[in-house]
Amino acid sequence: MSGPVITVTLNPAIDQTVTLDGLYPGSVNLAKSVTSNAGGKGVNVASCLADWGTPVLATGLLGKSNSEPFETLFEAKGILDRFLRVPGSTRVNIKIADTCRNETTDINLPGLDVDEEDLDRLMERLGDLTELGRDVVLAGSLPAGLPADSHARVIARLNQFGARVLLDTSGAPLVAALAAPREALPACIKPNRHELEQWAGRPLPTLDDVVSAAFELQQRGIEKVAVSLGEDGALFVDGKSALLASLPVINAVSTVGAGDALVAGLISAWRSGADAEGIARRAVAFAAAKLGRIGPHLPDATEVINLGETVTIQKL
Ligand SMILES: Nc1ncnc2c1ncn2[C@@H]1O[C@H](COP(=O)(O)OP(=O)(O)O)[C@@H](O)[C@H]1O
Ligand SMILES: O=P(O)(O)OC[C@H]1O[C@](O)(COP(=O)(O)O)[C@@H](O)[C@@H]1O
Repeated sequence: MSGPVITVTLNPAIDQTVTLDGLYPGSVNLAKSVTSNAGGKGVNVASCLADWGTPVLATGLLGKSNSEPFETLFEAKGILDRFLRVPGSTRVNIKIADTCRNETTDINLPGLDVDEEDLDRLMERLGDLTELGRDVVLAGSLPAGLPADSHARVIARLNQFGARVLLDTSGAPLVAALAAPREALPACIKPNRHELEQWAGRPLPTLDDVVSAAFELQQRGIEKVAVSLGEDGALFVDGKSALLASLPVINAVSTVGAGDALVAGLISAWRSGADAEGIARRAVAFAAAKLGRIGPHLPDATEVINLGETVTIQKL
């Protein structure tokens, strides 16, 4: 597809990553460093796409009072900024990267108290934006004040405009979006295992369970279902195949944004006409490449391509 990829983030965040050697809840913890970066799911996707060289436009709802880190990121990476400014400050989310246990703890805040009129204004803007590009990534949670069916409404409108929508969200908004009639469903979704369980309403402990749930969604009319499975890689299901793509376990500097990098890789490969295996390789390579850094950034393309060649693909 031509034109920029459009990313829509209704609930962006400034991610504050605190790095420490061992997190002990209830005790005094000494941090080694703190890093702050503009983030939130669609912003992270845009940032990774820009690093890869894909033209990208970022929109959504951004607090007027602390928009500067976002503007700096967009300018540095050549991301077209079409965010609607709303009163207040964008949330700050805390990410605790424990280098001892090699795990990240996320503390996510609810976000701006926006009202439905802000969403209506954004929806009007989406009509013009989809004239520029048809691939739309709608990613992340909803800010306080918006009802759970907000993503569903946005997708229905985007589909009317002829967009191809990739949705990455969780909880009640995910359930609402997936309960929509066929013509209002996204073309692609990227839940992680927990999010897929939230939709299914049951635990999905085995890979077979995850594959069945992903097929169920595909059969309902979602062209591509990708399920990220942490260090086990990711599952990619479409009408023709189910593939498990993985790399050996990586000691991540920070896992924050790995799912978003995976989404960026998926959409970039899909729009360039890659087959299911090509999409799976690129997506997992983007995610793995991101794990080596704090913030939504990729190394140069050669490193990502080389990683992609080492991805193991298992046909299920
Ligand atoms: N420790 C790890 N080792 C190797 N790959 C990983 C690791 N953690 C995450 N990944 C890769 O990153 C992708 C996204 O991570 P995941 O944690 O599943 O996403 P999300 O952040 O959306 O929950 C995974 O599908 C996998 O390809
Ligand atoms: O939109 P949500 O679900 O509240 O999540 C927001 C958080 O997710 C992130 O986008 C990271 O997401 P992933 O780790 O799933 O890729 C952070 O930048 C942000 O703090």
